[in-house]
Amino acid sequence: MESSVQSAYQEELNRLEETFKEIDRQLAELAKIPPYTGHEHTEQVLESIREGRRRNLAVAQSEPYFGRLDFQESGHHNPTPLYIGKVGLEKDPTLELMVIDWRAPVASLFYSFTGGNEAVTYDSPDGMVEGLVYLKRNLVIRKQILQRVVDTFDRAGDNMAVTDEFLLYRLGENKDNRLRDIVSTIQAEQDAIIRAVKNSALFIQGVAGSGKTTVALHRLAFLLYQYRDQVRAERMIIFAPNRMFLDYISGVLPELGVGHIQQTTFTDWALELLDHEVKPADQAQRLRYWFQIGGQRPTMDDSAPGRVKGSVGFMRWLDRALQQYEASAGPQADYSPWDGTKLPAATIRQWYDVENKHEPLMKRRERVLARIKRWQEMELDKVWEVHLKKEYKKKAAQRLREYTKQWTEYTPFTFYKELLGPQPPAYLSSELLAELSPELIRETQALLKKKLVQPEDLAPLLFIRSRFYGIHGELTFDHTVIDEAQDFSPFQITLLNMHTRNQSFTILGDLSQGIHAYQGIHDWKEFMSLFEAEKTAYFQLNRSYRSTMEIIYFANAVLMNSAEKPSVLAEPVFRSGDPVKIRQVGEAQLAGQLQQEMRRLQSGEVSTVAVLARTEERCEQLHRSLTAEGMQVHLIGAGQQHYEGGLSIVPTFMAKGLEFDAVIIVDADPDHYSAMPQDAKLLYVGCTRALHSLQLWYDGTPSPLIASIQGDFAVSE
Ligand SMILES: Nc1ncnc2c1ncn2[C@@H]1O[C@H](COP(=O)(O)OP(=O)(O)OP(=O)(O)O)[C@@H](O)[C@H]1O
Repeated sequence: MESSVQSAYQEELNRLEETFKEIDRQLAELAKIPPYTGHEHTEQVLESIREGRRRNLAVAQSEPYFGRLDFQESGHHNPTPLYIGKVGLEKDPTLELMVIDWRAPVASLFYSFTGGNEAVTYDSPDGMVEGLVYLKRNLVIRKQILQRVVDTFDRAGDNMAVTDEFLLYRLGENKDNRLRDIVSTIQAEQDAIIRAVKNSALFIQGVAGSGKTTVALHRLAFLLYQYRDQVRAERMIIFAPNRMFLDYISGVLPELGVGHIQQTTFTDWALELLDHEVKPADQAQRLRYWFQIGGQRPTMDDSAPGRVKGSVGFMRWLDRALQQYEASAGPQADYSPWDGTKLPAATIRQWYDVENKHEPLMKRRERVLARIKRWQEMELDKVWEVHLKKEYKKKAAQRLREYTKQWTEYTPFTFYKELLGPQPPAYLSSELLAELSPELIRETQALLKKKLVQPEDLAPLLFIRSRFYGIHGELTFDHTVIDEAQDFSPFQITLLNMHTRNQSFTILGDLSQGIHAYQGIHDWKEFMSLFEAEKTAYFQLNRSYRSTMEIIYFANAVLMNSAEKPSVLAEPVFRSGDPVKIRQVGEAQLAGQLQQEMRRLQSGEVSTVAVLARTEERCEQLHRSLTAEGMQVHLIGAGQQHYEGGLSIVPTFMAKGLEFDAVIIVDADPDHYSAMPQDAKLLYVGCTRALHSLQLWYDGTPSPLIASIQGDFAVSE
């Protein structure tokens, strides 16, 4: 056995040496050609191909591949070793494939194969290919050194796929301040999502830590490879919940050799499209309102403004209001540029209602007014007397100005403001107006007066924008990714669908983490019903890779202790760590104990530690106490742009999407975390941020969500 391991290692060393020689040879060849900087098109194309090769070879130079699969295609006599890497490598000049790009069809076998003697298949451009797998091997190469050779399947051996030792080794590593690529350990259920066809709306419901974000980013890299003739990186977009989260995930795509993909938040994207005519209302205040504690807290039901304005019902309401505006838009009277000459109102309406019917509303206005102007010029041409012509011209210019004024040129904001204003516009029927609650209208008015909007006003404004100006090609996407989609509204999704070609979406989230229930959805059906059913696919990821078994069991128990039981619970991978610690710590000792514990954790192997508190004020207070003691701790607030790693204090609602080696949740008492579903979801989000170590501290009595948790995975101190 020992000798077979040694011979495998030696075999891989030889192969690696051969690969490095080829890479060096190709780099040396490329170095002989000076970079082309001229204007000749063909030369420029050749130079960009060489540039791409140089980049790929540079990636391959330190870690050329991470896996090997010996595959015997049906009809062939011997298995062929296929080496899988982040980028492909062809031997020059024979074009023999030395390394296969992980996104290539045959590489899918490396991910989908989980053991067994049966024939396997993969989908190639020429149809299904069938064959047998003889060997599946993971290889760790770091900085050109072969560090590990782990066989996860050997047909000649005991035929059993061993537990994924390699995956556990990767999961056990500590994290810095960035999310990383997972090309070497993509799991079969994740691979199916990554390689799903482009033109469908893919929904991924995944438990915390199941790799949703990571998988979506790998999917983008796959789509760019597989559909290179149909999609462009600049035309792909990722919507994430906030700037800090975007910063946190920003390393993955470059690691996968992908650049130029747009990455934004819905708010930033919308404000840009609205030419920054409006500003977002204070978001910290909004979060403070929804995440407050105590008896005064608001209920997050369907009457919340975010749920109302985010609904398809509100979109239809707006649509009807726009139709009423359309029917009455434009002056209804004849136009007379000077006495004795007139353009009948019926002709103007004919231009508006029939000839320009398919133009967006403001474009139609522009077109009709331009046509009136042209008509007027033609009428003027008919006047021969010079002084009369001069007089008419002056008069006509003035009358056209007056006529134009009667036809208001709206922006999306001025239209919305008038529509929901204190004096409703004349075109709006009283029946339609009565469908909205007066309170909702009042609240909106108060903000619009100051040119401020809430996030739920943005989709309506963009909807109006699309009716006014249309959606031009440069504003459409080849593919759209929406992360933390459970916090989006059906209206937002419909709007993004209007901007996305061929319904090509990756929409991911977790209903158990739906802490923004005052705006988000309660069931994926709310979104799925918005798409063509035959071009929609639903995936569920139940395995959680981030946290230890103990943390996952504990977090599941938190959800189970809430008034609303989850339909799915996370399944951990078999990675065991310390039990979750529940500790009583009095307020007077809190800062001192935190300081001591954070120092203890940092002196070990841990590199990122977070203290999670329920509100921003509490975080600020703890931050003051800890910095007064000379500790270097980052305070993360609602407007945070970057995630620095190290020690952080974070409001739990801001920690969504992030992960830390160790997490301490403070104030785990009934006031801060009651048994209400939204508190359980919040605490669940907090618990599932931890990779290796989790503690919950309380003063007085523990929260009902954790009080009864017992078992091997939790200890009370
Ligand atoms: N196949 C895998 N191999 C190695 N690590 C993985 C794998 N899948 C996921 N992970 C790791 O699990 C962690 C969670 O991944 P990610 O943040 O993408 O999950 P998520 O489902 O978006 O989580 P959440 O909803 O809790 O924010 C990351 O550290 C990621 O690297």
